[in-house]
Amino acid sequence: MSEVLSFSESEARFLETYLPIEKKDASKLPFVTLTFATSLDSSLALAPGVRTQLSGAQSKAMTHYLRSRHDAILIGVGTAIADDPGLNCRIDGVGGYGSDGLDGQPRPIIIDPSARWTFNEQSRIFTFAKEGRGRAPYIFTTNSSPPAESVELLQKYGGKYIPLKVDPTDVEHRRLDWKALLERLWQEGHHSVMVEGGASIINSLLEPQNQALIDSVIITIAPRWLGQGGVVVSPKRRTDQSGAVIPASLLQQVRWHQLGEDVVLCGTISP
Ligand SMILES: NC(=O)c1ccc[n+]([C@@H]2O[C@H](COP(=O)([O-])OP(=O)(O)OC[C@H]3O[C@@H](n4cnc5c(N)ncnc54)[C@H](O)[C@@H]3O)[C@@H](O)[C@H]2O)c1
Ligand SMILES: Nc1nc(=O)c(N)c(NC[C@H](O)[C@H](O)[C@H](O)COP(=O)(O)O)[nH]1
Repeated sequence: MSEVLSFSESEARFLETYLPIEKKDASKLPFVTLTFATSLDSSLALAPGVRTQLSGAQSKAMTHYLRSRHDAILIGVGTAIADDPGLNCRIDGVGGYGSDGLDGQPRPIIIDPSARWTFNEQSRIFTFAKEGRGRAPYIFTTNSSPPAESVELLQKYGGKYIPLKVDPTDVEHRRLDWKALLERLWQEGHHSVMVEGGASIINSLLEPQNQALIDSVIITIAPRWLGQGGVVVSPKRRTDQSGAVIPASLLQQVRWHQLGEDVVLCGTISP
C-alpha cells in the first residue's frame, strides 16, 4: 500500500475553531478554507512548474487531516500540471485507508479555463480513484469542447467538466467569478472547500472583492527561504478612499502552533 499518514484528534485540537461548520446564513456558499505551505519569502515553489516540498512530515499529515474535514479541495491548473497531485486524503482510517467506501475523501476541483491539463489513467489522481482511495476531479473550464478522451475518462470514474463562469466585467481575461463557482459547488453538495493553491489562485481569492468569501486561513510556514524566482503569494495592493496604499489583507483571531520545524498560522480574514 502507498503511504498512510496519521494525525490524531489531540494533535488537531488547535485547528478546531478554524474548521468548517455548517453555515447558518442563507448564502448557499460553502465554508472556504485557504490553506497552503509557504517559505519565509512567501514562495510556494522554487519556480513555476517545479514541485517543491515545503511541509515537514507533521504539517503534511495536518494538511491531509484538513482534506478529511472538507468536502472538496481546489487547485489551479498550474498546480495540476506541475505536481501531478493525488488530491486524496491518505490519513489512517479514512475511506480507502482502513475503511470501506470513500468516506472522508474530498472531491478534487481543478480550475482550468482552457482545458489545457492533459491526463490519463496513470495520472496520480486517477490511480487513487481507480484503487478506491480518492475521487475523480471536477474540472471547471470555459472550453466548451474539451478532448473527448478526457471527458470519457472523467465519466468512467465519476468526475466531469463543469462550465466556468467568468467575471462579466472582465470576460477578455477569463477571470473566474468566485461567487458563482462557490454557488455551483454548494449545488453539487459540497458545503466546505479547501483552496490549496497555487499562487495565482490564492492571489485571486485574496483580491479585495473576493476575500470576504474566505472563512478561515491555515498556513504552514517552513523555516527556509527559497530565493528569487519563486512562485509567490502576494495579493494586489489596496488603497483607501484617499488613495493611500494599505495592507492587502489582514488576519484576525490569530493562532500560531508549531508542528515539527514548521509553524502553522491560523486566522480569519479581517473585514
Ligand atoms: N506550497 C504549496 O502549498 C503549494 C500549493 C499549491 C501549488 N504549489 C505550487 O505552486 C505552483 C503552481 O502555482 P501557479 O500560480 O503557477 O498555478 P495555479 O495552480 O495557481 O494555476 C494557475 C492557473 O489557474 C488558472 N487561474 C488562476 N487564477 C485564475 C482566475 N482568477 N481566473 C481564471 N483562471 C485562473 C489559470 O489558468 C492559471 O494559469 C506549482 O509549482 C506548485 O507546485 C504549492
Ligand atoms: N501543504 C503543502 N505542503 C507542501 O510542501 C506542498 N508542496 C503543497 N502543495 C500543495 C499542492 O496542492 C500539491 O499539489 C499537493 O500537495 C500534492 O498533493 P498530493 O500529496 O499529491 O495529494 N502543500
